[in-house]
Amino acid sequence: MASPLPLSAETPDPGFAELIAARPALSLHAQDGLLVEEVPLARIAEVVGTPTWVYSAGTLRRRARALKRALAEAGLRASIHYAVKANSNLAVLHVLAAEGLGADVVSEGELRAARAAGIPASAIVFSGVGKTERELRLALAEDIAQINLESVEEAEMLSALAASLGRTARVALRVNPDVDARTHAKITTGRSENKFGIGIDQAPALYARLAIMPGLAPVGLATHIGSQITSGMAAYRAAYARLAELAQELLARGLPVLHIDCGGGLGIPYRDEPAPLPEALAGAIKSTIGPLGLPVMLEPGRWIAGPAGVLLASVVLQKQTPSRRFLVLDAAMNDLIRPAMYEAWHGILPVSAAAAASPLSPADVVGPVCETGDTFTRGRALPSLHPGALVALLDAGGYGAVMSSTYNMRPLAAEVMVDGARFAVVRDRQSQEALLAGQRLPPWESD
Ligand SMILES: Cc1ncc(COP(=O)(O)O)c(C=O)c1O
Ligand SMILES: N[C@@H](CCCC[NH3+])C(=O)O
Repeated sequence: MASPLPLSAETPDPGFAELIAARPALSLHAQDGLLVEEVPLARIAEVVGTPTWVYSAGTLRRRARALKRALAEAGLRASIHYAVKANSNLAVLHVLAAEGLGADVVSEGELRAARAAGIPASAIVFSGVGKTERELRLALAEDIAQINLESVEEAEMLSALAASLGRTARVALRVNPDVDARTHAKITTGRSENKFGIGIDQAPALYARLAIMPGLAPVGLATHIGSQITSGMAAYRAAYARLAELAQELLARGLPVLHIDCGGGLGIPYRDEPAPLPEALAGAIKSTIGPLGLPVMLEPGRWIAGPAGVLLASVVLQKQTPSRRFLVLDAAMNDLIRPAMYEAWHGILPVSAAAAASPLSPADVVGPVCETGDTFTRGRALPSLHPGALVALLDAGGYGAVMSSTYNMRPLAAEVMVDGARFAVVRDRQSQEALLAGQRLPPWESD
């Protein structure tokens, strides 16, 4: 059984000071309250309104650099392909492109976004279990670095397409190593019963076929065993050791294996989970794939983007029932769906320094959407907060805005990038609101 993302309900909440200390972009100023880098969140709320996603460029850069450093210090020849699905905002992609990161994309939209942000096609990998012909055509036209194949059916489809276009697609074979990453069942991907990849037993024969199929040039192996992995390096080591063994077998048969794509999955401490360090991941790669002497690729998403964002919201009202205190926010499950979808835990901090220092009592923090599941947390120790008070939901930079919807006809929240003492709106809400307000009934039949 995969363990759920949050720790058990008995684990005490980390205090405000601990939550802030673990997140270098956040600080609490006696006058301005909670700051992201040097910008008070209250100022952003004043200018842009709420709910609003707020990203820290500094945190994105720091994390990209920390990952690069860990891989280099382990002596690995490695390239990082940021998993765009975690946060595809163009401003985020621009920051990471400037850090020299490539991209891992899973759709036409993500491929176009990565290119628009200046990521060269030669640094783009296309993953996913169901790429459409249209998407494969685009990938071929752009001549991206690599297409990760997940099935024989997909290999046949791409081979026919590439050959008909007179192109050769560089392909890696995504292998399902059948290891348990011990993460939430909804986001584990490396078990044999999951839809992803090709079984390791079928891989040698298929890889040999790839080498003779028209329009295809196999360049390596890939894997991705799951997301939000915080259970240590054992699952990674097991998966990579299987891949290394397979690579050796293929090389011994004279087949070309130029590199290994190690996927993503490195988890972050949303609450007080043990924080896996990039150094540990680099060590796991070095001890398993290292002896092959091949370059490696990484596809991290959450580890880079997650801690670089908060969701800023206002309290609509505080509602007391005979048994519970509810803080109703203007943010909801349509904005941040992770708690409803995975019972995920996000830190929640009052923005005002005075409120943060007030006495705490249990509160359920909910959104206004008409579903009981629209609950960010239950029984969280929080101060009394009045209508209009601001709160920040932490670690919302990854799988936050990208998973939001307009359910209940709520416009998508704005997005803001902070860089030092400056901030800019990088997606506005007004255009969304105008879109919703501008909808008209089509003419009736009798008009
Ligand atoms: C193929 C692939 N690569 C990379 C990622 C990024 O994962 P994470 O954000 O956990 O690093 C995912 C998502 O789980 C994925 O499916
Ligand atoms: N969306 C998930 C992770 C899935 C990762 C993509 N394969 C989350 O918020 O945790």
